Amino acid sequence: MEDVRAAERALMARVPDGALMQRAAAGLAAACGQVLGKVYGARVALLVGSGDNGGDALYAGARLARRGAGVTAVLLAPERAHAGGLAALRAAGGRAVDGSGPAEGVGGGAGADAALGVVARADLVVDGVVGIGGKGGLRPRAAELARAAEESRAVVVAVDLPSGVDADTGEVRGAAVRADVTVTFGACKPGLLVDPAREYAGALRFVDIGLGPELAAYDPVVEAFQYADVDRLLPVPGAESDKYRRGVVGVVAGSARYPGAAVLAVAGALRGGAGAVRYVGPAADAVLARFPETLVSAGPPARAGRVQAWAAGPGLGDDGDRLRDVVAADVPVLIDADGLRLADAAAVRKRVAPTLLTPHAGEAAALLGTSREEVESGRLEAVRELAGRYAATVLLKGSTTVVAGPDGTGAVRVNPTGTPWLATAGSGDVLSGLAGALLAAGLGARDAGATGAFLHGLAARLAADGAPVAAQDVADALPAAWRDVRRG
Ligand SMILES: NC(=O)C1=CN([C@@H]2O[C@H](COP(=O)(O)OP(=O)(O)OC[C@H]3O[C@@H](n4cnc5c(N)ncnc54)[C@H](O)[C@@H]3O)[C@@H](O)[C@H]2O)[C@@H](O)CC1
Ligand SMILES: Nc1ncnc2c1ncn2[C@@H]1O[C@H](COP(=O)(O)OP(=O)(O)O)[C@@H](O)[C@H]1O
Ligand SMILES: [K+]
Repeated sequence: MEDVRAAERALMARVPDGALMQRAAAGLAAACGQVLGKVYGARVALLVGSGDNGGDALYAGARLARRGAGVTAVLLAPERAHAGGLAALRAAGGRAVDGSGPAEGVGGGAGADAALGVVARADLVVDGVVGIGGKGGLRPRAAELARAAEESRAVVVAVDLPSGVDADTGEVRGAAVRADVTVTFGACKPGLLVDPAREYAGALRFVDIGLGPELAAYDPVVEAFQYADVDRLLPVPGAESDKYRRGVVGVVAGSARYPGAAVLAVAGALRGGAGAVRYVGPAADAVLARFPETLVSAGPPARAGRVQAWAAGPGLGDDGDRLRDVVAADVPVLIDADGLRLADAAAVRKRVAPTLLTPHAGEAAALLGTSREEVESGRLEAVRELAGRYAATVLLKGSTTVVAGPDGTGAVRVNPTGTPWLATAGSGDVLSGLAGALLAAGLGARDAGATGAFLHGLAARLAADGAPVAAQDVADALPAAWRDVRRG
């Protein structure tokens, strides 16, 4: 968050005192009004910590009180609550109670734990406990109030980010607020885009407080592709194209035991924009039965004929020889699944052409010598670490798919599409073929990974539409996803 803080400091030097907080509070109050529908007569509880995050909540509370809401601030640290915000709230007819804990008694005068009562009766709870100044999970008292908010029927709106989550990494190492909506200011914090924190944030609302020009001086730490970014990268054939110019992708997947992985990887590859798909391996019959347009070859990859990229690994079993050939090739290579286990790290590092590794959390954990849980709780760190170790681009799959470039610099791409229905056997094989075809069509490894993940996630959403899907359905929906992107 250093970049956001520095941009705020720079902007604050240019605008009147308190102007940024007023912009933030106005956006926050407007979002709360929309969530409530009717502000007049609504019961609003503000959870207010000791910093400016609490200040935002208090000023927004004042605006809601002026529109007729009954607003009560629960002050977690009454002596350190934002003085201006508290005065504004009181002037607007709101009130405040001491929320620091039942042992200290109350300022609101309504029994030993008035604060919990205020939260329990609220229609809307505004979480202003901590923002980007927070360290670690919620302290016990704040955690107790957050739990009460979760158990109440109130809608929970987090100010800037759900208190307790890490704004930089998306980690949630202790108790945290579970929000229905998060209203974030100036810049979308990286953590808000990445699980597990993303889960806690609910729906995201962005409020522009004018940081844009100041932030432009900093490179983003993470970025999320939008439709237009993907549209720009899709390899669309021109009038002069032929199948070779569009690119040939080689698929090295499947085994006698897992022929299906080959079929699914080819299914993805055929929808990836390359001109032809070459399959190399023992599942050629199964592949041809489903996709007669595939060029198959029985020998080793090195003798299969020219390709512009390889996608290798799904269902490969223990066939290290086929993988070695691919790693030694001088064209871009995607390595997935069994291939990740078989690949020699030193040989991967030595490659000159781009390499894209596509592990899920379990495979990433095995490569890093850590646990799956550790990878899932800190995806950004895990993907950067792997990319550094292998000097390769890494696409880490999962509930949030993230893509990091080989040199550790540049933003990590966070995929905004997808659905938990995608967690179905073989869907990763489809992604391998798809991203491999994008490499063959000429996209760089980071672009192929991010574009592939975007289309794959979008296809899954279109195919699932609220019901279970199989991996083949995802592959079948890729053309629809493609069209969706091209139409914007
Ligand atoms: N700086 C600016 O220009 C702007 C800042 N804004 C708001 O200000 C926030 C940042 O404010 P601050 O820097 O004052 O910091 P915060 O309000 O995020 O939190 C810092 C305070 O919380 C306490 N704290 C830290 N970790 C805690 C934990 N785990 N449990 C309980 N208390 C904890 C600290 O002791 C400190 O007093 C932003 O998130 C945003 O909401 C907005 O008003 C927009 C403008
Ligand atoms: N909870 C989830 N939410 C969204 N997508 C998920 C979730 N779990 C898995 N996925 C996606 O599903 C695919 C599964 O791939 P993978 O783990 O390689 O499975 P397989 O090896 O069976 O093909 C990946 O694209 C991954 O990002
Ligand atoms: K907050």
